Amino acid sequence: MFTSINPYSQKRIKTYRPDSTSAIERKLKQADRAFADWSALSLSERTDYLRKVGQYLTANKQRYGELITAEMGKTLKEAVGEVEKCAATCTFYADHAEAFLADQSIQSDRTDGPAEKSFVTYQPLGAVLAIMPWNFPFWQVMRFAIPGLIAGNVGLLKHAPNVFGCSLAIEEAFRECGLPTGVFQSLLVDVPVVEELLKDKRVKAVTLTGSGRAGSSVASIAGREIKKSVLELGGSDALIVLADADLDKAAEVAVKSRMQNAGQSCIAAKRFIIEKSVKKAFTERVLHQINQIRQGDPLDETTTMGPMARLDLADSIERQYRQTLAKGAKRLTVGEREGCNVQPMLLDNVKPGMAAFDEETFGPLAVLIDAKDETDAIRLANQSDFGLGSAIWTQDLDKAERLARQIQAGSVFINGLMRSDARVPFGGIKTSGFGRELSEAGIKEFVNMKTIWVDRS
Ligand SMILES: O=CCCC(=O)O
Repeated sequence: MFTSINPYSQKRIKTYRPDSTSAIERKLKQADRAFADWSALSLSERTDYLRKVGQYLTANKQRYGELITAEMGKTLKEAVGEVEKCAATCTFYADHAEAFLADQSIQSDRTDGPAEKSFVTYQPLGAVLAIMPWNFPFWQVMRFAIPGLIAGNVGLLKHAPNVFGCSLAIEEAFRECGLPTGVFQSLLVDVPVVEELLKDKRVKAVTLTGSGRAGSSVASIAGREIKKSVLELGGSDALIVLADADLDKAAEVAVKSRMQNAGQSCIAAKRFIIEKSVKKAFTERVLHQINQIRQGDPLDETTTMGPMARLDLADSIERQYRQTLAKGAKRLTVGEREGCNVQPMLLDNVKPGMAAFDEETFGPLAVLIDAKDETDAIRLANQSDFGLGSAIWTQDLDKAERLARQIQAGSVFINGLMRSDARVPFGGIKTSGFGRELSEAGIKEFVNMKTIWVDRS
């Protein structure tokens, strides 16, 4: 049985019975059957459905927001914002899918071949298994599902057990909008079943957002089965502050980036790397921002940071904090903890070799790292196994663009908040994964890019 527990009250919300073998088989059959009909619809018929899903999410954002908050603890404001982002992404893809998936004709000068014409067409693959985490329980799912379904695929969701209510709610949203049975289904299963699903011929591809360990395991099975995979894994994003940065703005955004969602975001600014000459001034501003954070009941609108999602996650961040302190970092905040409620923490003098530098920290822990100059800052930013997002703060935009090219990451935000946005590709390099979500790149991950070459008969 799976039990979801409210992280703030520690009260049981609901217990879910795992899907039986026969229920899983029924869902796989349904997915297979649904694919035939769904993929045969025109693109505009599918986009109409997804536009409707966007409207449905907007109409139900309060109810779904409350469910997200109950299951994983983010503030209601953050939760409602998450549902709104999903709705906006439905509209984005409904507006742009036709252009993204239009046949692409290949110009030929006919000097090196006889092709009368040739073009590329984009066709869906079938059932895609989505293995998704609890930290953005609607957004992580929908940013795969919206483009994936519009492209003509069908979705099978294996969500994190602590947010199974969200998993069923997303399925409900698709159902209520009239999507045919089997186009999007939620599977209430645990990790061991994933291997069986990936081996099943009816599952054509997999997308996973989660830990490096889960990614490595899923990618190896997918590799063995010769199935396409997209992995969006962890990050230890650097936020570089150079001497000429707007320090007020940089500190405000740095703390927001690190502490939003109680620090549980793959693309949070996890390492603040600061040029020495402005370190003191920046640190004062960061502390000021941290002092503005109001913890408490995530349903209360004055609360700006909710609890962490589970006790074991709070244990992990506490371990990393203590290990980093033990290696010589300096504590700048009190950093107390009561159950899942973890106070924002700030550590100074953090260096390579310390847990908070080397590992991904998934909780409200910000760390300050000294850089001698911009070259040193880039070196430190790149001294990580991860390569998801990053940020640079400087008023010299030419310099920022030059340095951005030197950062080993899937994205660099200059003077702004690291974030995912439907209009731009999202994903990482190194152990942060491979493949891209969102934008045109995201909708093209799970399609057969088919070449059609026409010779004169
Ligand atoms: O946890 C990673 C995703 C965060 C986001 O998309 O903003």
